[in-house]
Amino acid sequence: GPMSGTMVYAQQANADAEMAMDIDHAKILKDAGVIGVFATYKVNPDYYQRASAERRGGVEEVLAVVDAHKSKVRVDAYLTRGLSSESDFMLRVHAYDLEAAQNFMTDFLETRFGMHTEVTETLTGITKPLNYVTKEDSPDMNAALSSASYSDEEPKYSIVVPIEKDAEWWNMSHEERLSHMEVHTAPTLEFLVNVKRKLYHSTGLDDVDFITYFETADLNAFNNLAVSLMEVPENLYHEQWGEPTILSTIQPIENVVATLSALK
Ligand code: HEM
Repeated sequence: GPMSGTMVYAQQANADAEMAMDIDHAKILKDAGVIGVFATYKVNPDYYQRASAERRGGVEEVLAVVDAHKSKVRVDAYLTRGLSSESDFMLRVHAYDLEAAQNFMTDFLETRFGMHTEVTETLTGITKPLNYVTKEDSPDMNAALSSASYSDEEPKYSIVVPIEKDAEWWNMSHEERLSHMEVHTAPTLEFLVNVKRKLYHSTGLDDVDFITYFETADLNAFNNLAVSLMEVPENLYHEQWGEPTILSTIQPIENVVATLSALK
């Protein structure tokens, strides 16, 4: 329902306080109201004509920029080289306000590494509390969601899947969509142990409705999970699934930049 004026005021006060303080890099991954910007990049071939000392300087400048923005921005890095024709790496940037994320992106592109890259894709979304499978509206499914948690080895891989739903979906009642989302959730529960997931809402902010983000050590499990979601009726309302699907290895940013600087 509509929020009371006091609640809106309290939320704004919270958001302002969060922006003023140094961000907590663990908490920002769990909070609602966080902006996530995903960007993929291709390294220009001319970069490899540069002296190795200059490429080494490029790596140092990238680390310095990440450090300079760390009070406002969390940056995660992913290597896509060899797995995508469109890109060599991806950055996922979290901030409580979009401007802070953009300031980081701008400084990154000015480094001696960034200036030799092209941005090939960007996706922006915001995190929210659950819309459907809540304690109130779907108590059993909500409980099932917290009954299992990730227990496999440290995830090595990430998969990003942008998703757009059609007008028919958005014109259904909330109750109809809730029942679809319960049918979505049922076959996915068994994968909670080997797939970590995160959802970003993008309607109106980007050309898609959702950015879905996954981490796993088990690509076979992820493939089975995706097949199980192809088989539910919700899939009839997908206008876009992937395109691109971005598969990568999760790596510290210094590894990603050093590898792409031919220094490893
Ligand atoms: C461990 C596996 C997964 C689990 C447990 C899971 C569970 C859920 C749940 C509970 C929701 C509803 C959130 C809410 O109440 O607002 C949801 C939404 C969603 N999931 Fe999944 N999911 C999984 C995997 C996937 C995969 C593989 C995809 C697609 C690649 C996907 C795409 C989505 C999308 C797009 C939504 C938002 C739908 C909407 O609001 O219309 N999920 N998921």
